[in-house]
Amino acid sequence: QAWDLKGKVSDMEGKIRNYQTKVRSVNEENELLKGSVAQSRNRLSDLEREVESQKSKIWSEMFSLGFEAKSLNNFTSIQSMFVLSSCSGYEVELQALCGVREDLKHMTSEKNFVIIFPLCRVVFTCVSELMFLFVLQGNIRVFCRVRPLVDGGLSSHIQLAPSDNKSITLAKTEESHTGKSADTHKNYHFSFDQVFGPHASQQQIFEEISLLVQSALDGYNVCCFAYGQTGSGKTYTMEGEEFDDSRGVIPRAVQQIFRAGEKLESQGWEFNFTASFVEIYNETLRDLLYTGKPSKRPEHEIRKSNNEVTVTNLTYKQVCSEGQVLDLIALAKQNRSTAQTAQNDRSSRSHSVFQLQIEGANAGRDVRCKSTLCLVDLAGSERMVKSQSQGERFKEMTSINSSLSNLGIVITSLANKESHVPYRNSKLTYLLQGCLGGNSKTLMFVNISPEPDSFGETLNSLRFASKVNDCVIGTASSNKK
Ligand SMILES: Nc1ncnc2c1ncn2[C@@H]1O[C@H](COP(=O)(O)OP(=O)(O)OP(=O)(O)O)[C@@H](O)[C@H]1O
Repeated sequence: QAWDLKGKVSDMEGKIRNYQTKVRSVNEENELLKGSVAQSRNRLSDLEREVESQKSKIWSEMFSLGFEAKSLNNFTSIQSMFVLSSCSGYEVELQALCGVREDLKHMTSEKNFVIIFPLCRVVFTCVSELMFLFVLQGNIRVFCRVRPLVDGGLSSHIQLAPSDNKSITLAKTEESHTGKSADTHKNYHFSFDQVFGPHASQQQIFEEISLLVQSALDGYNVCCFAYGQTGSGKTYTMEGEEFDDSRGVIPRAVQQIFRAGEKLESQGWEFNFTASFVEIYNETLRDLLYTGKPSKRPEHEIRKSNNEVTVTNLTYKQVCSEGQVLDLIALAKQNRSTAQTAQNDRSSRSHSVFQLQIEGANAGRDVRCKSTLCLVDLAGSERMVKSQSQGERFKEMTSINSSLSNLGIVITSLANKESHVPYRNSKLTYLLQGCLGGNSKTLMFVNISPEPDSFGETLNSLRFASKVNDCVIGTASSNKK
């Protein structure tokens, strides 16, 4: 019996030793695991830090885009906002952080607001702060465009900063008359939403405004006008030339509207477009789409009823394709040049106003929108030269000067939220009333000539544009119901 007991004890001891060995190895494993858990924790916090730093990079990118796009605020609407940006380096993080939506159809739905940066790569939903940033801004933008010298390039008195595309400096050197003192140098600095140098192409210009044009289909009244002295490139900017590359804002805008309209039709939208083209010369309206006998040309008056501005006896042409509108533009050009032969160089001294009224309806969603896209080539802004201003010329210059200065007054009154805005003081502002108010989007091109002898006019144009640029009119709102 004692022998049996001894055997059992030694078995037990063996088992205990086995267990002890197992416990030791489990403990060792445990230690190893603890080590790797600690390592994983460290790795995790490294990753968290990395994520945080990526996040703040993205936020700062977003905010810099926000500030960068400050001038795009014109195109804001609230609800949700999507941004297409060129910040390609952050694609993955943005996807993770914000959820990239590849279905760009969302972007055109009425609930969404889209900002498209030139090299579209990424879409991300935006945060309220940024929307707030946008909403705070006004809705008037100013682009400056410098025409090239006849033999290309730029003269030295116009300086464009290579590092930014928003500022322009006019440099003036005044020679000492006596020769005793040193020449004096004076620089005039201006900044705008964009400054385009002499090499900017028509395509580059249009890329910057295509969103503005697009928003006309979204129910916003949109007005884009070119201001500047005669020969500074207003007509080139607005109408351009016939060849594809040199086509200006008007034909490109028409093309965009019809192409985008067609796409929206596949989403249940139906659009009606009505075009008109008017010239304002010496405070008198002339229908540029008139095809009747010259002797029977009717007179026109601007009327306003139910918040809508219309012109009596004006041709309002229903159009349903880009080609039809281009034909009308050609007709308007012909009508303008016919008047020009009778009165030399008249087009420089008249404003031309192209308007495309857009009415859209989406029966499925029970939404309607109504807006006007208004594209204006203003008369030359040069000041009156007293010795040359007699008779008809004096009358022309007076009416141009007063209508252009009234345009400035209207914009300033809107910015100052004055109770009375003197739209009716000139035909131009009266006609543009619907497109210049606080709930529309306005873009002004200030075109400047690079020749040294245009220095005075260039300075005047930039000063005018600068005043306009300082105006914060309000936040645009869509006429969508
Ligand atoms: N960015 C440009 N690049 C090349 N040529 C240009 C540019 N801008 C203007 N031009 C040319 O300069 C000339 C004057 O331009 P444009 O007729 O557009 O001036 P404008 O301001 O409309 O003058 P006006 O008041 O007489 O109508 C034209 O021959 C036009 O082709």
